[in-house]
Amino acid sequence: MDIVYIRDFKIETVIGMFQWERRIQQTLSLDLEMAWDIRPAAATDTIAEALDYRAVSERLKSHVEQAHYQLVETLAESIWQILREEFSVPWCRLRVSKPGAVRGAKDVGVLIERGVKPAQ
Ligand SMILES: Nc1nc2c(c(=O)[nH]1)N=C([C@H](O)[C@@H](O)CO)CN2
Repeated sequence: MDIVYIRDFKIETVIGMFQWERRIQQTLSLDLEMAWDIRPAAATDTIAEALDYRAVSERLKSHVEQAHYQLVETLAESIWQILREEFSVPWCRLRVSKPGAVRGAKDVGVLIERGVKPAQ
């Protein structure tokens, strides 16, 4: 199984369950691994056969910036829905990190795996 990935993708948004969090922008970091067979793209050297990480990044940035959820869980599930429905990603591993949210911890958040891993 091949992977197309996006690492430490920082996006600013309103997120959090506390009132003070509803009034500020916070920076989230996304680490994303998406299953994708890269051989057709490699064989033809065409972006049409590839999972375009730039297109995925732009779509996710726009979504995260306008989605003002309380929980990182809700955001993570909404991202998986976009990957599945709009980019036909069969499987992903996604970490949503919220740096500085807990004193003493570098970051906190959720790590999810969704979908079915292709055999090859
Ligand atoms: N499992 C979660 N726990 C917490 C979340 C969350 O989104 N998922 N959020 C908060 C607060 O918003 C926190 O980030 C502010 O310090 C607390 N716990």
